[in-house]
Amino acid sequence: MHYKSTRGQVAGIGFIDAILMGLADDGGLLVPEYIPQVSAETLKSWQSLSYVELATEIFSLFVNDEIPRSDLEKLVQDSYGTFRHPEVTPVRKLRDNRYVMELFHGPTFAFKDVALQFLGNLYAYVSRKTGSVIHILGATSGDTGASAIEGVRGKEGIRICILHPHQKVSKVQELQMTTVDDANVLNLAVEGTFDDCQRIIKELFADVDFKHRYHLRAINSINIARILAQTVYYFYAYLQLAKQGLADKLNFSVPTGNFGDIFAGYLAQRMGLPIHKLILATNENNILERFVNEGVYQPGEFRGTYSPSMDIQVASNFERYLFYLYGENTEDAAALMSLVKTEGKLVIPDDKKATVAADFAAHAVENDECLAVISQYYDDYSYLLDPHTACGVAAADQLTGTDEVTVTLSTAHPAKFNEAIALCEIKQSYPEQIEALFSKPQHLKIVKGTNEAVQDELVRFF
Ligand SMILES: N[C@@H](CCOP(=O)(O)O)C(=O)O
Repeated sequence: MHYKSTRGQVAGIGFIDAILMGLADDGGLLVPEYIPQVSAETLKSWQSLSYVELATEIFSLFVNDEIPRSDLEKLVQDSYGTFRHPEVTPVRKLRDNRYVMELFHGPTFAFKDVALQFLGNLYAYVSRKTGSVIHILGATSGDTGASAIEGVRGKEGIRICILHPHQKVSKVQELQMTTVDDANVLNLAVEGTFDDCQRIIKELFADVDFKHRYHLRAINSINIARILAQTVYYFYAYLQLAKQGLADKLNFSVPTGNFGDIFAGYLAQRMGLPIHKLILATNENNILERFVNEGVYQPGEFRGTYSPSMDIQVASNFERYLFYLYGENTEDAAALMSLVKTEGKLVIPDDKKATVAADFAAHAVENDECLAVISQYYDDYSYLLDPHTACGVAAADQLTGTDEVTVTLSTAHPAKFNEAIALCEIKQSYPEQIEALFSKPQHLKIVKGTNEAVQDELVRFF
């Protein structure tokens, strides 16, 4: 398998180089040169596989022989051996036809661990094998940062710098990142929003001289490894429900801000996974919902919500979807993305709107609705949803037909977002790993939201 850019100037690169490149050197995003197909027979033969075995099968479609099978098996085993649940991403029933897939049993209690435990180990492996310098630069609205840090803290040959928007992540998210005292970790609290953090890192990655001089590597979902690892749990959930005869009309409802997690579902579907509906759930930062329902992609005003990890206006994976929407036409994808920069928006024609409507259904959840859903599911079904998952469940409740089964991706543990849970007058107890964070000293530096300010810190650190 080789990888190519959505903007057409980078092609024919292998898996390891794609991982190391992160953002394509032409400013686009890397995608596989073709989408591997999984037949109905293969899918059936995967039914009895464990999560680790399934992940190994799926990764091997994208890695080829660049990583020997035995090394790949060990990487996968090590990555999911850190999860607290033997099934890694168990599927639980909430009520009739409604399920959640719990993606929060990894070290930092968020779905990001599923891909970032793997990517952290992969970086360490590549660094050992090829002697590559791994200097990670990432941006977070709260979950990716902690998870990426956890994936590489203390690892030899790797340094990591994470930008988060100062005081715009939850208290637990902030503590998870900033109480880490390993010398290879730097936390920058940026005065601005997550979009500022993401813009800065994307511009620094797009400065190819700077990127190469400082060996910058990506852990955000611009890195194709993130997307590939996240496709696995769609297959896993499908197979668990298929065994029970519940997968004939199976929907996934996905809370999303950066379009990475739902893009992984889209890719799984294009690989042949029979997904009935992909439901896209946003909070009040609803650019993606407006795109699906109105065909207009236009960043709006930033809104602070109870689900801060989705407080995003500019969704970094959107370009990957545009690329497929326009039949893998690199010129169209590049031209449309540049319209967002020059005109502040892009509008798609009616035929494309129809395709988007066939690919996704979407619902934007307001702050009050999010809290109401948390309270309702706690009172009626004794299940405590985190506010991001609550957005997914709200969208599922709006958009699921009576003859359909819907799995909502439960992206984080509620203990990470007690600000919202407390407003619902629910008292939760913290897992001991989270409780322990409150007594540890924090390490972070507050910086201005400019490329120069961040660049200065990076030059000192790397
Ligand atoms: N919601 C994310 C934002 C970054 O997204 P990513 O999927 O590109 O890493 C977060 O919690 O940091």
